[in-house]
Amino acid sequence: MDIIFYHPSFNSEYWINALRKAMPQVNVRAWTAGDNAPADYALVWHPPVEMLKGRKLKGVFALGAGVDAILGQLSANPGMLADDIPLFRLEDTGMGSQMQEYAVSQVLHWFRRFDDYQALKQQSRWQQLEEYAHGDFTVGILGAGVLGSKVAESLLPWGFPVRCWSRSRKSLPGVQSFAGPEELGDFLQGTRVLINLLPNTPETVGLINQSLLNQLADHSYVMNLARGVHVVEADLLAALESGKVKGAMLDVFSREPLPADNPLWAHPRVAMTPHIAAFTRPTEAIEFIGHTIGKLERGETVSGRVDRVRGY
Ligand SMILES: NC(=O)c1ccc[n+]([C@@H]2O[C@H](COP(=O)([O-])OP(=O)(O)OC[C@H]3O[C@@H](n4cnc5c(N)ncnc54)[C@H](O)[C@@H]3O)[C@@H](O)[C@H]2O)c1
Ligand SMILES: O=C(O)[C@H](O)CO
Repeated sequence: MDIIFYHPSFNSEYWINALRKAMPQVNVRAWTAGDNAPADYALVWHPPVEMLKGRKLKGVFALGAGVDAILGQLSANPGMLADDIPLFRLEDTGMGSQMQEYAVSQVLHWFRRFDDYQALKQQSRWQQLEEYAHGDFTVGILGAGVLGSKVAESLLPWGFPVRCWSRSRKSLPGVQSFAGPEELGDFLQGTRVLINLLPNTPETVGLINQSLLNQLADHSYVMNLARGVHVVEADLLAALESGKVKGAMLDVFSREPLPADNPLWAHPRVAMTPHIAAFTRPTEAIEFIGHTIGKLERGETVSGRVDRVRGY
């Protein structure tokens, strides 16, 4: 069996060695331009079109959870990957716990008013503020999939009401589930902290706009851990200015790196991280890929296959 590997920024040597150690019976090589030798599987992130075009592969693995970039390449380059070649994505593989760390720490930061105390510090003011009540701090998670459900689970022990919104009804203990466009309004009403963990699809682009933000509880918070295209940045800035949104924590942006002249940089109630909420963990990723390839080779059903029409 032959596997080809391509990632624009990962340490290929490290990954190739780890893959060879995990799957000693497999020939693994880093793909380079002009390599047209046969391969059974491709492990890729932002692959050059020529890497995949015309290849007869048993499967392609995206080296991340979000597959919007590769699906965008496919739509821009018809024939880059034959329709009958299954595309897989990474499900959790160490990203769930990272998302939990990020979300819990930020919700607690806001709930304990550390943002307000930091502002008082800037004014050298010693002042104790009224505490928030857990019951007034409902957390609403857009997207209750692999990562969204992990985040929901991690927030419950802290006493916050937690709800989620997804395409179909979810059964997550302790989490109120809302499903489909018809229930989005009910999901938003009373939500104080909005956490976005949706995939980037034609249906979800620009979802977090003025209309949606206006339906949140007053003095709400927005945490975007998914893709920048979900947020209409001008609408978020307007909601921050009006006070409807009290604070934002953004890990992803419409353009990355975020251009220096973007007003989000300077906004006092916007905190930012440079797309670091959850990294692909090599050990867990390679275990998931090896396990999935083994099941594919045995003709067994597998998890993580991307629905190219649905977009995730
Ligand atoms: N910032 C980061 O570092 C980072 C890291 C990993 C993943 N991500 C992002 O997180 C996203 C989610 O990852 P995941 O593994 O949980 O995905 P997933 O496919 O397991 O879950 C997606 C969820 O979104 C819901 N959904 C999709 N389309 C919808 C629609 N139109 N209406 C309502 N709900 C809809 C689905 O029902 C599902 O609950 C990824 O697509 C990626 O963009 C970001
Ligand atoms: O989707 C993912 O896995 C992360 O956002 C890395 O791009």
